[in-house]
Amino acid sequence: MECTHRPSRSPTGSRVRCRTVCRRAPVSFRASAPLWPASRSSCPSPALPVHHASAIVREHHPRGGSMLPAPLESAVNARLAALASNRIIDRIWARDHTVWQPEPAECADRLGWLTVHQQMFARLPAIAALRETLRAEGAASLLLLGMGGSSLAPEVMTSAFGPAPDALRFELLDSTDPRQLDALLARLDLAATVIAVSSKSGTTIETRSQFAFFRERLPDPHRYIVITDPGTPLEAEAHRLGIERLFLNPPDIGGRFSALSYFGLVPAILCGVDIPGMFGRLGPMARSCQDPDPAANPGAWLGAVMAEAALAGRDKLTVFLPQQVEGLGHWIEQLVAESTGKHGRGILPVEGERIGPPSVYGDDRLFVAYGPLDGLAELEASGQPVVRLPAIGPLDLAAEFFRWEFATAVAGHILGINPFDQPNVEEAKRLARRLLEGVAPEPVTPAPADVLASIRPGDYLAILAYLPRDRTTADRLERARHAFRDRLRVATTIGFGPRYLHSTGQLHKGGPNTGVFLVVEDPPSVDFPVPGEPFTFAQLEAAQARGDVAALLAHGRRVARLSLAELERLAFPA
Ligand SMILES: O=P(O)(O)OC[C@H]1O[C@](O)(CO)[C@@H](O)[C@@H]1O
Repeated sequence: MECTHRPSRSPTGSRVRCRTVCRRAPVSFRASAPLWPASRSSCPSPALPVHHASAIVREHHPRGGSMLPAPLESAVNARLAALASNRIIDRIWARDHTVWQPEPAECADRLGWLTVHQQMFARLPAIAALRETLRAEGAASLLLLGMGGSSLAPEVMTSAFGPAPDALRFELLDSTDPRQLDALLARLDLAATVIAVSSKSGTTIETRSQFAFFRERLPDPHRYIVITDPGTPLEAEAHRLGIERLFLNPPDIGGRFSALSYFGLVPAILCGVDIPGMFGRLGPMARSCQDPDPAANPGAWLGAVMAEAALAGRDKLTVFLPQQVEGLGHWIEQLVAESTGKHGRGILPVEGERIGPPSVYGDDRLFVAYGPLDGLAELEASGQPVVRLPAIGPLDLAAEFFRWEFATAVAGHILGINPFDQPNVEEAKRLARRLLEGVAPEPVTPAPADVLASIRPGDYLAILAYLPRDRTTADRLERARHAFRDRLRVATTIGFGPRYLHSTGQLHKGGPNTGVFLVVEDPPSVDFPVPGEPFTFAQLEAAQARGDVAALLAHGRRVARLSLAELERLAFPA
């Protein structure tokens, strides 16, 4: 039934024709009706903003500024002119896949992120109402099970906002490490926990294993929320198990571009994140990213700088963030690495490195810094390219998600790749499955010291840790990483396995062959069976580590395996 309510305006500036109906109709939290696409048929989404240059509201979000070496500056300017003359901004908004590739597959049907926040706006009250219902039912915590794009945005938002008094406390499991599972079980009060199972494909092995694990301990379907795409095996399973709290996401959005869809918003709202407040800042950013003038468009401009820097050999995009929102670095990391790292090209995002003196950096870096930070002026003075963006806080996160999504789309165009596929992610998964089945040989790797000795300027060192992601382990890895950076003068990254497989893993295998990989493993002393499978979590984690090692070797990458203690001995030689 078409709604006849008077049009209203959302903070994102779009027309919202039937907010009242949307609030009332499909969102009873006991309703088994999915919120998508059932609600779409009864409540059409606001019309997409058809972009006409003359109609642009010139309410610009600040674009940011930069100190770039002269050759890079002129390459960026030439690129901005080319983007304008080829009408790239208009064509992105018109969802023209030829911006990236001639064929539409995995591209034309991946552009829903441009406007999904407008569709979501009408559904925010229903999700907030669910929070009240859950609280009234006695829930105190939300445990999110999901990998990569199905969990990073909620993690960023909840860590930036912190726990809210009338909301659920956020817990995340994006690991198969049995030590991490054990620690989680020890601190969770399952009797007061609601579990959100989040997977676009509904087939991701980590999420499915975790779901099976918790179902044995918490069988009541009423304690689960499922977020997935329509028609996935996870949707079917939710129906079979009687899980009624089902959010079916618009399917035209890839995992890493899904922050402003149900995948990001449902867990965030349940945990008290101020989404309406964030949407108030998202609107100006999304509108500014419609500006057909790329030099004034904050997303297009950033994308042009990132891509031109990469083409000039400065492909280590090093992001410095204010402490309160530093989790955003992990989200940017997945977005940029998985989107650009393919066909031998790509941009390596470097998050979490502390600012060092100019002497520890090579000439392969582009720095992006939010707000004034100690040490930036020295970097600029030393001739390093620095993009300065305004200081941000938690309420800016939605706007920043959009800025980076648009920038990544533009960078993909410039680099000549499709930023919406991930052609190499499947390889490690396939090899892990074969190892679990016992039909693949153990990969043979060189000595860690030999691999380290191969590092040259322009390379990067990736520490890939199949260890529990806890503060103590993270601190030890951070210390080692900075020691390597300062001694070898190369960009460094840390990824916890298997989490990084859904983030930088694509770039490691599909990007330039400049990575040196240290895979860190310490056998866990605790383990749990994966229900319904012939393997345990420890066996799954070990197979994922070896599967990725085998995939890296198959791509001719330099990779070694070692323990955490060995890593520290290499980082701090006597
Ligand atoms: O949401 P899903 O389908 O479980 O996938 C999780 C993640 O795995 C990937 O598909 C591939 O690593 C990511 O792009 C995605 O965010």
